[in-house]
Amino acid sequence: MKIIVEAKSLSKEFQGTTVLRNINLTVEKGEFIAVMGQSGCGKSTLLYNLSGMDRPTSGKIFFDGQELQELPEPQMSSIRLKKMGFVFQKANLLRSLSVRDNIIFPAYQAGIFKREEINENARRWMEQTGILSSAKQDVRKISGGQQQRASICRALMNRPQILFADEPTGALNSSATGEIMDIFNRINAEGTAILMVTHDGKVAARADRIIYLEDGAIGEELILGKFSKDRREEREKRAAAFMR
Ligand SMILES: Nc1ncnc2c1ncn2[C@@H]1O[C@H](COP(=O)(O)OP(=O)(O)OP(=O)(O)O)[C@@H](O)[C@H]1O
Repeated sequence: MKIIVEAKSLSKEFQGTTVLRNINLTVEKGEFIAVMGQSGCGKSTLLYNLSGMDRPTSGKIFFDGQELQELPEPQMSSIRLKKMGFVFQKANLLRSLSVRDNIIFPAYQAGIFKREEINENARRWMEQTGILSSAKQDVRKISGGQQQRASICRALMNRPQILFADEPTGALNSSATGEIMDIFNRINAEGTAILMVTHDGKVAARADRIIYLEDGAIGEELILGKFSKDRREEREKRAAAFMR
């Protein structure tokens, strides 16, 4: 299986305090990993380091076989823009733009696709995530769940190899959470790897693998297998048991 992201002996300190300790982790093509653990255990720091948004104190991160720390910042930014997608707890949409314009913005920045392809990709993602009818709306006038759908569309416009998601459902109610996770499972089934930080055991149960961070190190790992509807209940039970 092709490895997309690999961390080798990754450690991270902030002002002499160790936050990540000797993490070894691989994310394979099409894999869906959830990272869980107590508040402050280093989940977001792990996501930032794996995606090149921050640099490790020691150890190495490889993206698609390329060592990230060796790249100058402009090249790293280009990889983030063109090969990675990001979704955060807050959708962080540009308030002065419509839903559609927010979604197509990074695609124009990346310059990978022609104008017609960008328009078609945006239409397809908005349709798939159920926000096509809101395309022309002011982002301030749509719900939090719809804003998050728009941020997912935006993250997918350059066809990333991996989607990094930091508490993507943290600000949503349970029905919006379920809908967003259905979208994640569909995106993942189409081949995009996902690395998602979450506090929510039910959300984590949608992944193939749950990694549990304990004081900055990988503590336990739970393999859930590929998402399939008939096994969802069983996996949610196992994840809930794992969380106790
Ligand atoms: N830029 C930074 N400078 C200094 N300390 C930091 C920085 N970023 C994170 N930390 C510290 O590193 C530790 C881990 O933070 P991190 O945000 O990765 O944890 P987390 O597991 O994602 O927490 P939460 O679940 O509360 O979001 C915390 O003690 C935090 O204060």
